[in-house]
Amino acid sequence: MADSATPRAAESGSRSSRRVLAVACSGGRDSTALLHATACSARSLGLHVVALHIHHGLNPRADAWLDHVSGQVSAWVDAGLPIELRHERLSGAPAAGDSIEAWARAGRHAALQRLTLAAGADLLLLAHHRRDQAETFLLQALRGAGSAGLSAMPRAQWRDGVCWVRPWLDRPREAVEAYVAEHRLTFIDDDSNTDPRYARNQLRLRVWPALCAQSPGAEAALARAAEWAQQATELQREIATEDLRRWSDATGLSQAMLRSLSAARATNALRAWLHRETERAAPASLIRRLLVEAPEAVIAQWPLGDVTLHLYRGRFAVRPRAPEHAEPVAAQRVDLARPGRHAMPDWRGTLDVEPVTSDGIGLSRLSNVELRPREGGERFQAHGKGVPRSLKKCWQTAGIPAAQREGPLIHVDGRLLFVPGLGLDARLLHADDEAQMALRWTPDAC
Ligand SMILES: Nc1ncnc2c1ncn2[C@@H]1O[C@H](COP(=O)(O)OP(=O)(O)OP(=O)(O)O)[C@@H](O)[C@H]1O
Repeated sequence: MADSATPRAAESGSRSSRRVLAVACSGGRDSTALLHATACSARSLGLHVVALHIHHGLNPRADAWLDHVSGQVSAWVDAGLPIELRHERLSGAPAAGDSIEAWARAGRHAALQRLTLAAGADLLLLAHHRRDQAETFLLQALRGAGSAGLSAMPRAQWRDGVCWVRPWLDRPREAVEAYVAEHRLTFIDDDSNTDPRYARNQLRLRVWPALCAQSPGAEAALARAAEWAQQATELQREIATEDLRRWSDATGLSQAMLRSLSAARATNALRAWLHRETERAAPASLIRRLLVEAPEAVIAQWPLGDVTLHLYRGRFAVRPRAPEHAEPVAAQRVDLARPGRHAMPDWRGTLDVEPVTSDGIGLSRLSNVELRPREGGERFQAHGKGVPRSLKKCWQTAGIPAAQREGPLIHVDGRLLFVPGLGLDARLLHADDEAQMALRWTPDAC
């Protein structure tokens, strides 16, 4: 995504021994102030500051912004501040229908992370202040967010070797404005900050003035509410970790958890487990469904994006979803009278024909077998002394979950001979001297 990341101003001191601090600077008012304040402190602390600027390639004035930041950094170098500038120009563009803001944010974050590490720093400062925090809280609340969303922005967060820090998160916006005025700093006025197509701008332009007029302490109060949400989120995480240690293992999550914990606590654990299994947040609608449908269900499954949540024998497990485009496979006749592996791509698996000394089927009977999908109503007899039972019952008795009941049902002379996972029907087992075969079905890996 980068076209360059070169220092644009010189700095003094040995590169290898110095301690480096990165500051993300858009050139706007807040990050200009933070960069200046950081560089001034760095001088007395013996630190070196690397200003990072990301050129999104979206605004026609973006080249001018980079030039502005570059000129400012050069002037500060001349004034003796220990600072240099590195920048990266994002390439590519958001895909049709994607949010421009989300694309720019993701590209900027990745670039800031890369540049920080390349500069030899592990601390990256961002200039968000208390008003930004209050706005974020409000926007999340208007989206109906839960405590994680209402937590807004963390003060410090490690991500892949870089600690992203917002040192001014408690600072009122007016304090930042006062700093800029005091030091006569010049900054870029990004015209997209007044574009009413963006929700945050609408909030800034229309809602915020009215809110402050009505409640002058709104900024502080909302930022405080975000802090409470952060604490609540942390508590939820701790409880989920404890509950999942007790109720889940490598085979899945226990259904009994849903009956044992309070609804709120079960929801919390279920969400955390689904997030761990799928690496994304589960939809609230699914969680609501599970709380109603899952506690007493015996065998069930729920679609979840490109995977499926299965419940079988009291445990939940997440499995890859069978491809939706998979057409039902038509019945077909084949010759299996040859020991070895028979690949069956239409059925997404392989059938092994293996010689056995007892309980097999005569080889010659396999020369003209029919592979059929399940039609319903089939009956199967697992043992010589048993009785034929419905396939569904046989699968349940054998502990084979619905998702694993795949592969062809093999018929010979119109009678069911073999069921994947269950084996050969005892009624058709061989009794003469002819070579006997067992069959084994192995599904392809997903
Ligand atoms: N293009 C960019 N390059 C480097 N850092 C950026 C860039 N855009 C944003 N940041 C960082 O993220 C913070 C928050 O971004 P936001 O979009 O709210 O800021 P801004 O309005 O562009 O500028 P500022 O916060 O400087 O007034 C900035 O303060 C800055 O630290």
